[in-house]
Amino acid sequence: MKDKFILTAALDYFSSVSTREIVEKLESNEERGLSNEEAALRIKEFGKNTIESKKHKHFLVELLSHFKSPLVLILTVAAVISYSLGETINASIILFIIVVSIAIDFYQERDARNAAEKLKQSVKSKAQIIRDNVQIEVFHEEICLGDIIMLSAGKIVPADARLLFAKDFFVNQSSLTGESFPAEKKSDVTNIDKPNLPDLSNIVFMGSSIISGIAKAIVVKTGAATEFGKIAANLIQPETETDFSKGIKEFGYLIMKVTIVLVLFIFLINAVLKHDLLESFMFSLAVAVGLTPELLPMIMAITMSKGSAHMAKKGVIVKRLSSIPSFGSMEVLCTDKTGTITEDKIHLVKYVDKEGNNSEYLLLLAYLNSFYQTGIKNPLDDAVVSFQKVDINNYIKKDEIPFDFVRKRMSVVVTYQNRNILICKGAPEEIFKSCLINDQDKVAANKQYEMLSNDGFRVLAIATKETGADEIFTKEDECEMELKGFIAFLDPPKMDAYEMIAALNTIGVEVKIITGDNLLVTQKVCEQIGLTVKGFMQGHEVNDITDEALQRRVKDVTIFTRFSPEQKNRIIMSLKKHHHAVGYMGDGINDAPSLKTADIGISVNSATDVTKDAADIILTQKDLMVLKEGILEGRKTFGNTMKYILMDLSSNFGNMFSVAAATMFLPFLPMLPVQILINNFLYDTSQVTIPTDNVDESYIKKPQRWNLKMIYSFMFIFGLTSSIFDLLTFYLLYKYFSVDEAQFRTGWFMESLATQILVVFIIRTRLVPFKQSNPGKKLVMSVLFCLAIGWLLPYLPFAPRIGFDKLPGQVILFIIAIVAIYLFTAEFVKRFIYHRFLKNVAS
Ligand SMILES: Nc1ncnc2c1ncn2[C@@H]1O[C@H](COP(=O)(O)OP(=O)(O)OP(=O)(O)O)[C@@H](O)[C@H]1O
Ligand SMILES: [Mg+2]
Repeated sequence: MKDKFILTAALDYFSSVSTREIVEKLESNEERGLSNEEAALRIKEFGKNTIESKKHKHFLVELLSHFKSPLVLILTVAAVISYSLGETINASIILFIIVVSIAIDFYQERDARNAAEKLKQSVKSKAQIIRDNVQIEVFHEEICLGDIIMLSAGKIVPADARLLFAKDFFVNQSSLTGESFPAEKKSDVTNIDKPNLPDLSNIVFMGSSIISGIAKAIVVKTGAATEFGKIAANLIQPETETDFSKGIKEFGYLIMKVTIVLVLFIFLINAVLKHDLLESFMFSLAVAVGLTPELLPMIMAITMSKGSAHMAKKGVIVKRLSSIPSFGSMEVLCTDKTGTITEDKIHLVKYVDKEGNNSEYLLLLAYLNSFYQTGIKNPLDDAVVSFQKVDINNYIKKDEIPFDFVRKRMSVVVTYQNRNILICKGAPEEIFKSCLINDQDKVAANKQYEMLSNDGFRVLAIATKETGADEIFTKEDECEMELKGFIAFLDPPKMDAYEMIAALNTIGVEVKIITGDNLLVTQKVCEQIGLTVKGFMQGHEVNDITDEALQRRVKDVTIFTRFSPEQKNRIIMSLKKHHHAVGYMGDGINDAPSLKTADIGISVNSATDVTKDAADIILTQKDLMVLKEGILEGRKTFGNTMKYILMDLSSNFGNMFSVAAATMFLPFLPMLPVQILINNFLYDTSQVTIPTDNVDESYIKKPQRWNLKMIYSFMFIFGLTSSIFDLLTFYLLYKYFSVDEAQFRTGWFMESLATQILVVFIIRTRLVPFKQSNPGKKLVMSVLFCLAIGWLLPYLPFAPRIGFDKLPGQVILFIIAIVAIYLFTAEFVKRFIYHRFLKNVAS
């Protein structure tokens, strides 16, 4: 751009000069837009229109970042020490372990992430822009300075832009300015000294949502230079911590504490008793590596990405991977009514005057209101407009006052024979409030309304008022109106809603409805879909009730009616106090806050951008049954991650515990550091396939949740059992078979590897292994493969150089026997734990 000033100019400047000047300086064209070449050049020069500073990391940078993990650092230290001591073989083995671990980690995680990214793309918001004289749709990030954008209701503003033209254009810019009501925007030049953001009435800001109207604008700031970009760090809320992520964190701390204590203990004992500091140090390092659940991040990444791929096939797109386990733990699902539980097509069936007589005039009023309104596409107005064509030639639109969820009504002002008429339609309760109406008429009107609602109709009231010749109308003009009558809609439940409610019931998810509609209609719908109503609550009741009282109340309420977006949000927050994971499903702009607050926000692909943006999960198909599949998939993810954690705690942990005990009694190290590392490496590799494992049918029948009690009991009871067997092995090898050091280590290596790896078949299920529950093929293969390598290792030519020695046949038989007895014992210990401690836990 020739004029460099324009790149750094403040928004005040763009607000205060003519649109012609701006278009000129930005070298754009109001009609034709930028050329595609020019746009490409600008994106190259100024970067993409995104506020994420994270650029796509280079392959190498990403690879190197894996070296930062403490575990790899420990291993590297161990390799260097080994090398400097002249133990080249040991050093090469450790190096090999480092390289292979990083390679596995890197590829698996990269794969998982790429797959997830691709899916996300398919539900990302797009904007309408003009380039080379054609209107096209592009992702927000592809927008550049000088682009001409077309804005309409329901869209998100993609960048800071100056309006060139606007009609009845209202935006919600509360995240930037804090104003809770929609702000009207016009293209006129402003002339305010030192304006604040809300004063810039001809500028729209990135991230605002458009409530009504249409506009054309030119982009003046993109990416980090936008107002949104400047405060993005504060606006992007930290990811709400889910039950699962909290659990994982707790688990991490637990492991860390145990590791520190155990490793220090081992180091001190060794240093004091055996006086070889360096060897003790290496040994402690190896134990630390053995204890670390190094695969956990990878296992989680793979299980979740596999889960999201499965869900995508069924039409469920996961935007935020970490919401998958929450999906599996979801105990309550709150949903709005229209479009989710009911068909997204509503039909107009009645138009009656106050007395309940059919009235063509009422249809005309309704039609004028719906036809001329430019708010977010909504089923009610669609139904009126598509009902029947009405001749409105003599009525010219003058203005409109857009809908909001507090007023629950909207108005259009038309000019007819030189008179201005305001036509307002909305929730009857709200309309009555702003009408001039005597008590007798009010009773009659309420009766009409009730009758229609009782029949299961969705009802709107219509009122009018003759107004002066004002140019601008605001919501204050909606007063002293005259009630004209009602329109009624049929809003039938979706075909599969009944089935869905039943299905969710069988898998332990409770459904609640939170709607802006009234009680009678909602009760009718519940009847039709077979939802048992425990109790109900009305929106206004929420306003003067404390959080504590609300929390007590929500448990026993199934339907919440006449709820505003803020009130919906409060219910979600209260429910979160009771339940481990609360889901919310909705498709309207009014559902966005609740979608964010809930642990799992679910929306549909046809929803507005604002709504989809707030959701974690998007259903791409109309059919509701996919929801059940998604929940089950979430539970599988939960289950497989849990398996890894339980494995790590019980067997791995038990082994390291034995090491600690053994160092006190044995005159030599029970296993050499490098042997421990190999052992741990083989164990880990065998577990890489856990994400592909089958999950028991009975396990996914109930919501899963993080259970610290179970984790602790597994850790102690299993750890102890495996240690007892280890110590028994030590004793017999040392005293009974009187093998030498090398053979002792070989024997223990084989025993500990086999017990550690094979116990996965027992821990992976609560049922009887192989009889009632079969492991996945890949898991069986990886386990057997790693076991075979481990058991063959002592017989390879270089084995003596890493301290292994062949074992006599009878010792091998003894080890096989010990392993078999251990596995049987483990099976009984498992049953004991589930029986004793976890009676109420899902199987
Ligand atoms: N386009 C409209 N014109 C007039 N009034 C409307 C319009 N849309 C909604 N209303 C009124 O506002 C109320 C709340 O809006 P809406 O029903 O969309 O809320 P909701 O919580 O999304 O409900 P639902 O569960 O049915 O989706 C409606 O019951 C209706 O009375
Ligand atoms: Mg809705």
